[in-house]
Amino acid sequence: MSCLLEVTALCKTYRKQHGLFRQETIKALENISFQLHAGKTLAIVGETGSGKSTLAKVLVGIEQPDQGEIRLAGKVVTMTNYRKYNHVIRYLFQDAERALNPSQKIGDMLTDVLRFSTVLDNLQRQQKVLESLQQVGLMDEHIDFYPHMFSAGQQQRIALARALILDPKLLILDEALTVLDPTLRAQIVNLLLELQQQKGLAYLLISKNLRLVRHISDHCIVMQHGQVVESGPTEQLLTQPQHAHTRKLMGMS
Ligand SMILES: Nc1ncnc2c1ncn2[C@@H]1O[C@H](COP(=O)(O)OP(=O)(O)OP(=O)(O)O)[C@@H](O)[C@H]1O
Repeated sequence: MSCLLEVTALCKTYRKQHGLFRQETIKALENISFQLHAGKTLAIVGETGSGKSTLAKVLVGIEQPDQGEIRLAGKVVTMTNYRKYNHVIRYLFQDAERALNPSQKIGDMLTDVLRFSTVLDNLQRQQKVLESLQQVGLMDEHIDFYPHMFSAGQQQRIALARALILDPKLLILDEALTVLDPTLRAQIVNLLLELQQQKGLAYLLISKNLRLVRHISDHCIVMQHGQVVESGPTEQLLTQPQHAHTRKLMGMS
């Protein structure tokens, strides 16, 4: 199976200024390495502040790593070619409502993504917008709706349509399903699994919800203080956790 994402020895340090003289150094990522294959889901778990979101931000180019290498489909990714690889990796945010512009119709929002990142003409853009709405179970007439006219579950579907419209290979789900109630979450999870089967999409799932991690991920990485403390096939890792921190996350110690 092809390796879609290969991360090697990734490091990221933040510097926080306290008053005039004191500077705090926070090692948010220390020597992180992993691989993710097409069509698979990798979960990143860890307590607050362990570095999960920093990892996601580095992968989508919001933050720049200090050291390490990211390879996508075998090619090294750098900040200078970020625009090229933002087609390949897309980010689904936690709070869909806040991530959507309240004063922009859904159709215009999706068209803007295509206008910014593709060379499609008007007609092709219109077709692509309708296709991506259908893909997530929304209807053609929704192009004229504003975000507030949708339920929380539908807003997450719109965010998903926006993430999928450039036909990415990898979707980062950063606590993206946390705010949904269990019924809506189940619907979106089923949709994500269907899309994964149809399109061979890979997911990087960042979640504190271990039941969800168990349900949808193949492989799991446990982070603590910016380091990977344990990793392995999800089922094995969650049934036989080796590291004390994993057991703590599972409420076993
Ligand atoms: N922009 C920033 N400037 C300074 N420090 C930061 C910044 N972003 C994150 N940090 C620090 O880096 C560390 C890792 O944060 P990060 O948000 O990646 O953790 P997380 O595991 O995603 O936490 P959560 O589950 O709460 O989202 C934390 O100590 C955090 O305070």
